[in-house]
Amino acid sequence: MTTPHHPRAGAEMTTAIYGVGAMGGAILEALTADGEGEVLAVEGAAERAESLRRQYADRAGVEVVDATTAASRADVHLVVVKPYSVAGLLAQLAPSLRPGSIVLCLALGVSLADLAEALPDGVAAIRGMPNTPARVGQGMTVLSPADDVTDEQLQQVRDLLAPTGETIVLPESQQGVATALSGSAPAYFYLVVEAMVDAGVARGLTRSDALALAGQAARGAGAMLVETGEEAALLRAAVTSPGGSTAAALARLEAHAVRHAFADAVDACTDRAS
Ligand SMILES: NC(=O)C1=CN([C@@H]2O[C@H](COP(=O)(O)OP(=O)(O)OC[C@H]3O[C@@H](n4cnc5c(N)ncnc54)[C@H](O)[C@@H]3O)[C@@H](O)[C@H]2O)C=CC1
Ligand SMILES: O=C(O)[C@@H]1CCC=N1
Repeated sequence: MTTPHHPRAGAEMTTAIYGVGAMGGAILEALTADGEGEVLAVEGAAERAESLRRQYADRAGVEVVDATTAASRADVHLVVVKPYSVAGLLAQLAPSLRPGSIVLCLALGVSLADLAEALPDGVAAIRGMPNTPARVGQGMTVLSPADDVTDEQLQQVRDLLAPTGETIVLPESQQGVATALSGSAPAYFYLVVEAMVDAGVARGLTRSDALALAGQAARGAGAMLVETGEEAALLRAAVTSPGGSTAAALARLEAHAVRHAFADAVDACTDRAS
């Protein structure tokens, strides 16, 4: 089940974010949007760390620190480095992590078994898959806790992530397919909008007008899906007048095997992400 946004129950907790790139930066922005909460940002690239220091200079709760400092001070550790950097980072953190602290690893393909091997006893491990709309509070994070994670610890993490959007708990075996429908999925919609904008420009629209139209259609369609809870097929039918323009467009998309393309893409993503 997904959760609605909770108030910031985790405000008194200290959170560390390791890796403040596209995904970690999106989470950092969301967690600090209300000016509350203490976040320790750990960024391996010196230039990026310096720019974060400047960006967050006025935010009392945000500090850019080194990995060992964050490991000893934080209650919840969000690991958002590239998958190949996770093992090295966890080896660095492990000696300083406090018992009872929580490590949420958001890197593609890093399993709970990998985390159990890398983390000391008494540290709770959760595997997760976020997506970049977290940056504007519209993300989704798929959580798979290790067996020994308590309900309270899981709830702490869900409350912590509330400013980034929704959370959902799924078995680890579904992390791959969940990545295909969530973690990677914003890119599919951006690709569709990109193609629509190009086609609109070819038909004489300015690029900014084309983006305004296609972007708002994407936002409106997304909001309708989430707010009505109706099947996509029903909402699509309601747009499709008999003999009308939408039917003409959809027939072309079907002729280009768009459904097959998405099914194939979801398969490829699931295989890569499992
Ligand atoms: N970008 C996305 O849409 C999503 C990414 N993810 C996961 O998030 C992780 C990061 O991906 P991106 O943000 O796209 O990559 P990125 O390359 O934009 O960011 C990674 C950041 O980690 C920093 N870094 C590398 N080693 C470090 C270390 N030892 N300590 C601290 N910082 C270090 C890098 O300098 C960089 O700023 C990946 O594991 C990816 O699978 C998950 C879901 C969505
Ligand atoms: O493409 C990737 O590997 C990452 C994980 C999901 C989204 N971006």
